[in-house]
Amino acid sequence: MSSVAAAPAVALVGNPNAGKTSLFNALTGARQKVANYPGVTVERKVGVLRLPDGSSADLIDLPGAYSLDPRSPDEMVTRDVLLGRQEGEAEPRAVIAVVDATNLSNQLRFVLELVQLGRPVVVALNMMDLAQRDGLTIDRAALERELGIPVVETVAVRRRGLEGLADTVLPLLGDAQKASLPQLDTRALQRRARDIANAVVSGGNQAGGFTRRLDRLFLHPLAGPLILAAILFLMFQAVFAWASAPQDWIDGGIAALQNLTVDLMPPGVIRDFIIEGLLAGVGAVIIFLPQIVILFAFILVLEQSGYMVRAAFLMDKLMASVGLSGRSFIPLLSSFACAIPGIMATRTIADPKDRMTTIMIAPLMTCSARLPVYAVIIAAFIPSTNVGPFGLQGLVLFGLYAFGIVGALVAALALRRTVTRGTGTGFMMEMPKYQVPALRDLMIGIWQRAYAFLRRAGTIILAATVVLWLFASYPVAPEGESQVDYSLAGRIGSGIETVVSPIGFNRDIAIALVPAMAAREVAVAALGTVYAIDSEDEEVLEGQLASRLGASWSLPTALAFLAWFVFAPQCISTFAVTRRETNSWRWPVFMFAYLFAMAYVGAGLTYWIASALLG
Ligand SMILES: Nc1nc2c(ncn2[C@@H]2O[C@H](COP(=O)(O)OP(=O)(O)OP(=O)(O)O)[C@@H](O)[C@H]2O)c(=O)[nH]1
Ligand SMILES: [Mg+2]
Repeated sequence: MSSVAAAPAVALVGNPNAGKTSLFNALTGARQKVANYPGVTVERKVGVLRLPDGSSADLIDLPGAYSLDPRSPDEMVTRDVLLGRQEGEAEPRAVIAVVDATNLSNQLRFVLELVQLGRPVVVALNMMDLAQRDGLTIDRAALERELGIPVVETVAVRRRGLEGLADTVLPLLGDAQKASLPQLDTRALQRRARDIANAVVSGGNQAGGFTRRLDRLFLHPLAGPLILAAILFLMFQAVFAWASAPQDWIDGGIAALQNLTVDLMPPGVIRDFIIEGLLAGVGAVIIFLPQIVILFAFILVLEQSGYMVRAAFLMDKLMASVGLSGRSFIPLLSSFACAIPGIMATRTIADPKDRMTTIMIAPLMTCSARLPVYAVIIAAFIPSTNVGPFGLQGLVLFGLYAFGIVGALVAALALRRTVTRGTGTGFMMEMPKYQVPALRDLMIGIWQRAYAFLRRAGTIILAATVVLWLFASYPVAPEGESQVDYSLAGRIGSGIETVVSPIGFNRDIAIALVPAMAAREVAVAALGTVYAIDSEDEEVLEGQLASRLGASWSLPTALAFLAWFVFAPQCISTFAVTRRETNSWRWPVFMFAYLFAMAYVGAGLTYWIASALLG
């Protein structure tokens, strides 16, 4: 046993969006996700808080909550940690109550509740910069007196007040003394909170003036939806228009590496693998890095500016019409990055059936792993022309995202009438204040996304491609026969083809579908590898995948392939996280079954209709 006592724990607690995680990151050097909407943090995270005497404490970042009486699974975590019910974890020795200074009258109630717990509490009066912007004056000394606990002014995003906070926390840790506050019921607490806020806050006729003015435009019944549509439109146009130059550089770089490999290495298995597996396979995925970066830059700006919740509000009517609550919007929106954080974000949804419905449809939101698949098919089959002022490729991409959303709405409607019967509750979400996104946060966010994409390419996508390359390269075909036809992968693919040929899929798609269960992007890598193995000459593979596809697939097949990827649950990780979050096998199995059924029917319909129309 260690003789060193465990570090004391300090918990960051407060209403959603008050800036807890921003403080956590600033105090510990962590890079947890921060965004301008309630419900970003859904799990507890621990970091090291250095104290002025050289000792340290475990700082715990918690999901936002409105009280100790949890309404949703994420708020339960907050209560359990605070009350020491978290398994294997001691009660926090002290609490930092994070308060949005511009919203004292609503947020002080929870602070009083925390004080009543009897644990030492210090208030971090955060967002003081915004309080100033709104013309509010807060009498800090009076607030300390009224609450009977220390109050420190902070601006988490500018790292202001951090030292003061650490200085104030330190003496509390040795302190077994309990704060003395008469136990009040909820009503009385609420009244007391209001009274205190009224006593210490002055000025602020301008309160929220900036935000209110912008909302008059962004939430306007007519202008609001138009602006939202325009923003999304611009986003998809940008994904193609801005990415094409950097994509060409990457493409050229990969082709140069292939040529270099041919020049420098003797023919053999290793050279084949580098050219066909690594460069033609994984390289075909990495080309899409610029598009991923542009997409996320847009999403991050929307999240950080506070616009996201407005979008949720605008979509609420539509959501309600299929039985979803506005609460589902943010988890669904997060699923545009990846279904996994999206499904985890459903922990903010109080109603279990609401939550289950949202989990079930989250994989229909177009995650970023589909982007390479969509983009390679679009590049191969959709001409880069303009329709009026809009690029056709961007329009098609927009359409694919829209298809996923429509599919999700239809699925929600069906689920709400059957397995998760019920109706959604109305829109209940606090509107955050508008902010100019902090450049640093933006850069960190983009970097994290780019890194995650490249890491996937270097691990799971690489691994799946290696296996596929082996299967497609052996046994070695005799002279004059097609290597892929003769290989194990080719034979397995032919078997699968019988199942998927009715929906227009060819043998090469059949080969790609199985490894793509590991990650959707593998479909692109697999096609790149298969065509590279089958190609006659080894030189200059630049732009090859798109042109190979364009030459060997019919347009109906390509469209069916796109439709398949709109719906198909090609992702083992989604299965695993659904299993964990629903704590059952039934739900993930159900999810995969209904999504595969939708994919099969969707691809089939697309193929038949396209074939009929195109003669
Ligand atoms: N202007 C200003 N913005 C801040 C400050 N602290 C945090 N923010 C912003 O407020 C938003 C919410 O910050 P988070 O740290 O994610 O808030 P949280 O309390 O962890 O939110 P949940 O995890 O959803 O409960 C982000 O957009 C931050 O950039 C501050 O002191 N001043
Ligand atoms: Mg947080």
